[in-house]
Amino acid sequence: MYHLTIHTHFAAAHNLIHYQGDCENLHGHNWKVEVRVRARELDKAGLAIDFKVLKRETNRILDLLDHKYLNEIKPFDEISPSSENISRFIFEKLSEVLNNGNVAVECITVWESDNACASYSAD
Ligand SMILES: Nc1nc2c(c(=O)[nH]1)N=C([C@H](O)[C@H](O)COP(=O)(O)OP(=O)(O)OP(=O)(O)O)CN2
Ligand SMILES: [Zn+2]
Repeated sequence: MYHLTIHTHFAAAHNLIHYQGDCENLHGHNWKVEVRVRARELDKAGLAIDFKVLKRETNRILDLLDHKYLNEIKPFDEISPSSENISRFIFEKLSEVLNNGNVAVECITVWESDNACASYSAD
């Protein structure tokens, strides 16, 4: 099995809901996003999936979040825009466009700061 990883980022504002503390107030982060995919086979060029495609499709999803107030965007108008929920959102959106008989999104990790992250994977 091959494993590929890319890093990208987005900036946004949010406030946690059903949370007591500073983070229930409006604030922002520069989230770092790690995308990990797996593939069984390589194409003739020796690629599992072109990093360019991986970055392009990830950034299309992050464009939905970038420079937005997350609490106003579905599904974060109903569920708290925590790093956990953001990682799942990206995982599900990216899986819809990338997963095929060969390639599958394995894990999305979202870093809220240099020392705190949350990940979502299928199992
Ligand atoms: N499990 C989670 N815990 C917290 C999340 C989260 O998404 N998942 N998010 C927050 C807030 O978004 C908050 O902005 C982060 O708070 P904190 O960790 O306190 O960040 P600081 O940069 O202020 O960290 P310091 O170590 O206090 O400098 C909170 N928890
Ligand atoms: Zn926050």
